[in-house]
Amino acid sequence: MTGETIYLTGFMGAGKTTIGKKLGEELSMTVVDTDKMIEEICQKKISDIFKEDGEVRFREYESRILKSLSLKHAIVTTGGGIINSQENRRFMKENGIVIYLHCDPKVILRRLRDDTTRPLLEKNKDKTVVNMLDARLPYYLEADYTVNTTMKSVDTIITEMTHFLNRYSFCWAQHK
Ligand SMILES: Nc1ncnc2c1ncn2[C@@H]1O[C@H](COP(=O)(O)OP(=O)(O)OP(=O)(O)O)[C@@H](O)[C@H]1O
Ligand SMILES: O=C(O)C1=C[C@@H](O)[C@@H](O)[C@H](O)C1
Ligand SMILES: [Mg+2]
Repeated sequence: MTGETIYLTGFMGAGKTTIGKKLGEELSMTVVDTDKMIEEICQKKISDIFKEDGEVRFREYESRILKSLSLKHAIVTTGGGIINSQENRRFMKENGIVIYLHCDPKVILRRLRDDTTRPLLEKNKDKTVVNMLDARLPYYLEADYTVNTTMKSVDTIITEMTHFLNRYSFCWAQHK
């Protein structure tokens, strides 16, 4: 690998945290999860941050944490809404490689059916997932690479990603 930071983006339930952890093991890279960092720093769960501080404040914490990470050879698994900020999108592109994990809304809903930890999915889960993904899709697609995770096992996704990263680092080395 190039020593660059890999940013994983995607909708809630696309598997950023799950895939990031496995990819980190596979490539011996440090993995940092922005949601987990926010929870650690604030000493409270994301759902409580949304309730007590509000979403606007949460987005401020998220952007601040993203920009405070000065990592080399690391994977950053991001919160699903990090791409709503143009500044965050530009920061990730300038500081590493952005990989978007796409997932069909039906599969997202299946994965998160019983989940109660995502405050934005507390009401009208079905409609919210479809509408929110639709609105965010152009931002997600600004990524350097897209992996469709729909109906794929974690191992298959990791294989696809490592193939891409190997090709990418070969091209990168040639242009150095
Ligand atoms: N490829 C997959 N196949 C089946 N289940 C998966 C897959 N990837 C993730 N999951 C499951 O989906 C759920 C959500 O995954 P995960 O927490 O990694 O999503 P996320 O993208 O990090 O979401 P968020 O943006 O809310 O942090 C978990 O229960 C996880 O085990
Ligand atoms: O998609 C989103 O806006 C979110 C995704 C999660 O990762 C958390 O960052 C939070 O629940 C908000
Ligand atoms: Mg996550």
